[in-house]
Amino acid sequence: MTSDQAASPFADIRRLLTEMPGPDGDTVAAIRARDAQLTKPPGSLGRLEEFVEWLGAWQGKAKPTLDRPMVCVFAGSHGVVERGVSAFPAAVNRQMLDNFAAGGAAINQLCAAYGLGFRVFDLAVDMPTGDICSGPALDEKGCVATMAFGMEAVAAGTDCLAVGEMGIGNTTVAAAIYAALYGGEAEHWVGRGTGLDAAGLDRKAQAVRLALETHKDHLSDPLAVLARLGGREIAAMAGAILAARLQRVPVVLDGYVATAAAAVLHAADPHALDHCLAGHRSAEGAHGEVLERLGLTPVLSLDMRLGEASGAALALGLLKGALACHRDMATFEQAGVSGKSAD
Ligand SMILES: Cc1cc2ncn([C@H]3O[C@H](COP(=O)(O)O)[C@@H](O)[C@H]3O)c2cc1C
Ligand SMILES: O=C(O)c1cccnc1
Repeated sequence: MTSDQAASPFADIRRLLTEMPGPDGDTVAAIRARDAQLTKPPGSLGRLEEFVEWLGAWQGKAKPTLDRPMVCVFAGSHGVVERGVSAFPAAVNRQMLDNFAAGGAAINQLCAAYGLGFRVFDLAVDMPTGDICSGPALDEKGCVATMAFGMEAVAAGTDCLAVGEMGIGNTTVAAAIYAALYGGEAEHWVGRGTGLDAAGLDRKAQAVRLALETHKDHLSDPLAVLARLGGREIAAMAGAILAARLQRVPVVLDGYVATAAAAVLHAADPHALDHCLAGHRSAEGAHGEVLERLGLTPVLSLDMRLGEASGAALALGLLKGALACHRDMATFEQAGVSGKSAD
């Protein structure tokens, strides 16, 4: 490490990226051994079997749990909204925080339906970050402090974390992050978000183009991309995903916006998302391509484009089903069911 890097506000984040634990292979072997005894044809639960192995490998538990799953929604506010890049006004951020608190949002119903814990992180939604077209969203110190705040999401006892967001305008900043990390034209990365019309989509592409031009000399470091083009909820999600890894807590990612936080970590270290599952593929156009670049196969693909961790919460419901089968099914011996005939 050069002395420059050591002095950077990102030095601690870079160090944590070198300290990430790997999956526990012994627990995977134990889970497979039990799976082979359950009253079903081998492999017949398809990816559900893989999900249980994934939970166990990261939790380090041969009997994985989903007793304390936690859905975290990170809320931020974006200066770039002034450029007409969203179909909704920034005032919706505070109003939706009130709605989350009152139990009226989609994510409240999904958490109630599946028995998931729910926490909202208000990252100063009444104080928008800078317009990424004219300057950085956050300075590097602010970015690191916000990542550290996001690390608080991983409370003791949490056995799986779902990350999602609320932040009018944040599909624009996510598109800017992808364009910075992967190249390509702004048009390729922008979608209709909350429901932009054609003129709005043009303004959105123009904003992404301008942002990349403004920051073009500083985009080789993924963490600088996060600070300059992201925002508080994106930085906090990156911190939460990293903290979960360090504590061996598996993570379920939400859609297009949450995946932008993950993509920054992946660009910093290609193994940084080994503990992550993509909850769903969002209807926001380029999400499928991003997931492919990250090597993630989404659990669900339901044409959803809400955010709020809604896709991740649905996937967690499905993980609960997968785990219940693995944990509670009878074995062939217990049930007196005949095993597979000899070939
Ligand atoms: C009422 C309402 C609830 C939402 N919940 C999530 N989002 C989603 O839409 C926003 C991103 O889209 P864009 O970049 O087009 O603004 C984020 O807040 C995201 O979480 C919502 C948006 C609205 C309007
Ligand atoms: O997929 C997402 O994360 C998304 C899509 C549209 C609007 N807000 C979020």
